[in-house]
Amino acid sequence: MPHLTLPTHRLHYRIDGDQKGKPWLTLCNSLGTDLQMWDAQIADLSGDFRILRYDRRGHGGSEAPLPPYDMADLGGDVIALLDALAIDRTHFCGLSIGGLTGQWLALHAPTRLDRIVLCATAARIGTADSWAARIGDVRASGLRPLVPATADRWFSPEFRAAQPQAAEAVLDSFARTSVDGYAGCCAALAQADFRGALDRIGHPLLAISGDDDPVCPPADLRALARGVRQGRHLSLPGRHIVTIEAAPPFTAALRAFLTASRAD
Ligand SMILES: O=C(O)CCC(=O)CC(=O)O
Repeated sequence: MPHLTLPTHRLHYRIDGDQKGKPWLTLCNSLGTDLQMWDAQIADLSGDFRILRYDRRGHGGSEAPLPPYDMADLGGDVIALLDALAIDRTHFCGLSIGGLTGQWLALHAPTRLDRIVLCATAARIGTADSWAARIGDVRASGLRPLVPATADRWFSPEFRAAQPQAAEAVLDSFARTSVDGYAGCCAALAQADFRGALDRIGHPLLAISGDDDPVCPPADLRALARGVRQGRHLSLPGRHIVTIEAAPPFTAALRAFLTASRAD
């Protein structure tokens, strides 16, 4: 289990498809998940890309420094990983808070990113009050009581009936997330708002929604695609964790968008 040791915490990361000469692709998970949420994509993409995945601070195998965090902290962790691994430039794909991390990087470290795929995210997710309430809930009772409502936001009943193990694996990682890590990231979400800055993002960008995502509905992803300079939008069947619920079409769309860059 490779880790990067930073002054305040250690970050767990993993590289797949480590073939020299292939372009890098960095995958950035959502709130309350770990890097295994991308397992369905790895087998299909590791022949074409060197794939960097990592656990956000306080998630999975990464330590939780003292909360609260902000988007500069979360984006800074990605830059620290890229620097440590001598990755000058990478494609980037992030879901939800991972998509906000991608927007922060596009604005603050634009030369480090190539093509960007933002899934189930928005330029602004929730409100300061809704994140304060979420922090209050997890501080009071931990994450486990939030599992049923989270399951309902993340996956359709049809998917959970058809692939219960896939849904349970992700929800288990949610229940295991540290309270400090989760609450710290909720604080970052409470502040993150890129609505006034999207027109400064010039990278080719694909925004992918889940048709029935109650957290970041298709209109949010359409607005992202319209707000940046070179955006397009695609919607796939599923709720918030569309990368898992619609894994085959999602992976196909990701590959098509990223490999198109080679012909540009
Ligand atoms: O999923 C994220 O990264 C942030 C939005 C969120 O918390 C989704 C949910 O409501 O569980």
